[in-house]
Amino acid sequence: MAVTAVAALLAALGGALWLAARRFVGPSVQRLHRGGDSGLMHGKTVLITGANSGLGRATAAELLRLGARVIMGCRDRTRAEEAAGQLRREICQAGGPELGPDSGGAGELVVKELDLASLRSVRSFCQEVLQEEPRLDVLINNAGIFQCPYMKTEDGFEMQFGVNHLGHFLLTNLLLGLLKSSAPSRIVVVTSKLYKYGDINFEDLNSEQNYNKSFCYSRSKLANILFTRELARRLEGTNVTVNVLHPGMVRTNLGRHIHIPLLVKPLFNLVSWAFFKSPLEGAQTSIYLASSPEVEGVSGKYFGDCKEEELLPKAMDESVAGKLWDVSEVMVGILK
Ligand SMILES: NC(=O)C1=CN([C@@H]2O[C@H](COP(=O)(O)OP(=O)(O)OC[C@H]3O[C@@H](n4cnc5c(N)ncnc54)[C@H](OP(=O)(O)O)[C@@H]3O)[C@@H](O)[C@H]2O)C=CC1
Ligand SMILES: CC1=C(/C=C/C(C)=C/C=C/C(C)=C/C=O)C(C)(C)CCC1
Repeated sequence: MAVTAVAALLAALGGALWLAARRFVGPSVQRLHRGGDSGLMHGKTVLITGANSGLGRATAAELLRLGARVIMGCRDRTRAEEAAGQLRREICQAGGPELGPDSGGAGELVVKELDLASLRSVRSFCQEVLQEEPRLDVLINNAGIFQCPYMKTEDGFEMQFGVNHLGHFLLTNLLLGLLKSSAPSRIVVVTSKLYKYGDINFEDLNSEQNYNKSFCYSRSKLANILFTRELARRLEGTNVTVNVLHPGMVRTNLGRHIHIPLLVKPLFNLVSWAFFKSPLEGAQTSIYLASSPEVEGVSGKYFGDCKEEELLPKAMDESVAGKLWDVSEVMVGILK
């Protein structure tokens, strides 16, 4: 009995040590921009959806530090103002450059309400942006929802497809004129490697016949890639580029709809601490695509860890991408 207990304790200790070693010795994405780059985004306006949490928040922090005017498109004003306040304090406490448009150092943060589960909200958000912003240099379609129970958006779309694909589809289309008049400009789309398990089943895009939450997330992330590739084709010659990235596995609030028994949660936390990237590590490819001179003029490509990666054939199917574009135009009501 005692021998078994000691063996179990040793195994647990060994496991914990191994996880810790993996965390600290394992590969991590190098942070791209340090002090010297602090003016890289000065004079540029960046719009990030879902900027109050996780990857969006980390991307906003870094682009702010690099001098950008960052518009945080968020569905909950209170949560967004709270995040913006924290970001401003973090930059000041880190002894970073002074905040504000005339400081010549860090940029400024602007919070605007945007609920991607409501086409009405997307339209009024874009109207506000078009009225108030003379330019838009970078649009980052980052917000996302993961494996929620079956829910519909205000307009009756399955929630994951509605928020992750259709809301961003309308947003991007309504802001394209401003992006073109601000060219050279960039669009950055956040997808997931889980796109591999999705398919665009045109006969049931609202999942009314059958709802599988994993499949629907994967389908929405495949749609992000097909959208990027079709848009890149349509934007040829405009000096507006669009690229898509996967961030890897990152410790964020994305797993909020996954219910894990209270007793097992510490184990999951340990595993995520050991194996998942931090939000700042996960945000590196978004920051890279938004700001690096290395990707000037590059369009229609898929990135991970700041490097181009190969896509499965289903994500490069031009006829599916074209059909998805046409169907999406009808769904969001922008068909001319
Ligand atoms: N974390 C990971 O391991 C991975 C993440 N990704 C992708 O990264 C992106 C960012 O997710 P991550 O930072 O991890 O997750 P978080 O849950 O931390 O952030 C998601 C953001 O999206 C916002 N959001 C959700 N629904 C809406 C909506 N209807 N309208 C506007 N904003 C909305 C959330 O707002 P609120 O806080 O108000 O809910 C939040 O700001 C997603 O597109 C996700 O698919 C891809 C692969 C792996
Ligand atoms: C941190 C953490 C969680 C978060 C999970 C996340 C962040 C899931 C990410 C999903 C991925 C990889 C999506 C890919 O597109 C759980 C499971 C709720 C349990 C408690 C610890």
